Amino acid sequence: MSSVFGKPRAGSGPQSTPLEVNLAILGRRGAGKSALTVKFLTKRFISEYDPNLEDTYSSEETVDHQPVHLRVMDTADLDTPRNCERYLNWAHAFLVVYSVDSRQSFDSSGSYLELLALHAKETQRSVPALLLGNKLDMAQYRQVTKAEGVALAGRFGCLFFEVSACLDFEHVQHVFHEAVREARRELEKSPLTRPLFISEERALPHQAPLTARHGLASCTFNTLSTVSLKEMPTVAQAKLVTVKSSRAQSKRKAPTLTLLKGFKIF
Ligand SMILES: Nc1nc2c(ncn2[C@@H]2O[C@H](COP(=O)(O)OP(=O)(O)OP(=O)(O)O)[C@@H](O)[C@H]2O)c(=O)[nH]1
Repeated sequence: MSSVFGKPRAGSGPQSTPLEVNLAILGRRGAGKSALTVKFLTKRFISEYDPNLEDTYSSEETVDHQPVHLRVMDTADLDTPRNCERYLNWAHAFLVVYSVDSRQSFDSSGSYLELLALHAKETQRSVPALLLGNKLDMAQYRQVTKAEGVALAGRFGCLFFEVSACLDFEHVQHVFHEAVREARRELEKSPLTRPLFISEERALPHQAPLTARHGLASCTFNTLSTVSLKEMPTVAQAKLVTVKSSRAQSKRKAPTLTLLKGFKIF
């Protein structure tokens, strides 16, 4: 089994194998998931993206002096969560993003948090989530107060941040690194750390009313005990390309982006 999709290790120290962390970014269309992802990976704010493109990026990070091989899935659901298994059983942590100038996106973030809570209950596998109120630079057009964000995060026991993809990089990086810390805490606790890919689709008997209530009708997931589990595909099966970001973009060490499953040129 390729080490890229191998069992994450919780070892520490500069010589240890990098900890492997999968992070999925969820949220309504337009909340700023791609902008935050690209800001974190390249330190740049880019205003236009293909909204239908879903990519997984890979980045070597150092968090608290520990090397981390971080994979970020920038999801592209439409208005509500769809085909969620691709990230529910893959991620070690979630960033749930809404835009402070959009009440609709805030409501959707509540649906995503409900979905994650439901999945955690059904699989008895707790995966940390962080709630992000994005577009803080648009605070004059706020439709969602900070107190509402704090309250929603409190309801689900997750960390909360207000950020902006077009303001300082350090704040965005801090949020992503907090997600890594949360994932690491959970990985150190849990003996079952390997991300699993579930091959069989079978809705739970009591699931329909719950998901329907939260507008998640198209989202099904399974308990670990009743389905066949497969390891995630190896990197050899995924389309892989490495892109070096432009030297002109920054005088600092330019990050190397590894793009899986799709190409995006910055
Ligand atoms: N002012 C401001 N605009 C932002 C910010 N983040 C994203 N945007 C803009 O909001 C729009 C949507 O951003 P995206 O990153 O494409 O949003 P998304 O959540 O990935 O949306 P989908 O790709 O459709 O799922 C784009 O025009 C971005 O430039 C931000 O922090 N501030």
